Amino acid sequence: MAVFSRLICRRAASLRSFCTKSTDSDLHRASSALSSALPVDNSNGKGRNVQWVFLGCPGVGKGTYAARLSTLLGVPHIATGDLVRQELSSRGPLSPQLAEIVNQGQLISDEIIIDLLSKRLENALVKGETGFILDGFPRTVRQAEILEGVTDIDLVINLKLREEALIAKCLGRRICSECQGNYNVACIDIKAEDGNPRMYMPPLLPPPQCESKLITRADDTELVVKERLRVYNEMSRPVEDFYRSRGKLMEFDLPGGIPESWQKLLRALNLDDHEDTRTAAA
Ligand SMILES: Nc1ncnc2c1ncn2[C@@H]1O[C@H](COP(=O)(O)OP(=O)(O)O)[C@@H](O)[C@H]1O
Repeated sequence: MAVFSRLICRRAASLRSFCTKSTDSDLHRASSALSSALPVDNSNGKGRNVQWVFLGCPGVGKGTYAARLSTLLGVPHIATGDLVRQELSSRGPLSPQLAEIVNQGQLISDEIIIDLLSKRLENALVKGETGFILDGFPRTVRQAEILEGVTDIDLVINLKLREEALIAKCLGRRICSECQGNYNVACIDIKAEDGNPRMYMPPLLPPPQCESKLITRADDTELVVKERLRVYNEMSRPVEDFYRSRGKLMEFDLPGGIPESWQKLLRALNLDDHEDTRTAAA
């Protein structure tokens, strides 16, 4: 009940600011809420589940690899973009303003995103989940500072892909409106050039039962994707430096499609996916 009333107070407060600017007191309140939504960690990172962050441009595949790692490691995959889309589809009082910001490719305020994240982490606490893989957060240096102030992030994986592939991947993205499965109809084949090897990424097609139910995200148009890339370079690139200077950043160049990239990522992380190896061998 106490958690619930705290949440209601926070939601009411979050109505105050929609744009990327928050006041210091709003942020202070949001960061306290984030802190109380996280488990107390006296173990200095030892003996608890992973607390990882995925960084990378729109379309790079953060969601795909974060979801796979989350299944492998048994920790929740928390994508702030998904939290924003859930808020939009709830058609609550925040929805119209949030839709406008998201559909223009801009970032929503640090305060609102931290509110949504705190709510999700509180759910995780209630469900007894430990650890997390964050995808899409932090996206500003301010968010990174707040997160660093309330918990210890073990590793930040910075996924990288050539820009022409990023745009094609965003434009090819499709979601099944029924099962929420993520697919991609783009077939990316970039010739070897300037010392870069050929890059081939086959489409990830939906099963027949999803084919007629595919939808495209409203912010996956060419104009908005280009704006999101610009916003990433301006607001989120500095987050890479933030973690690089703290020795937490692992750069990861995606070599191509999911099978080869996944195996390379597992090797880089010193992990083994027995399930995947069995499936590939079958
Ligand atoms: N950490 C964040 N800070 C501010 N806005 C966010 C954040 N995470 C998500 N959003 C909003 O949600 C939108 C969709 O996020 P996401 O699905 O992560 O997109 P992308 O495919 O660009 O990585 C973003 O363009 C932004 O408007």
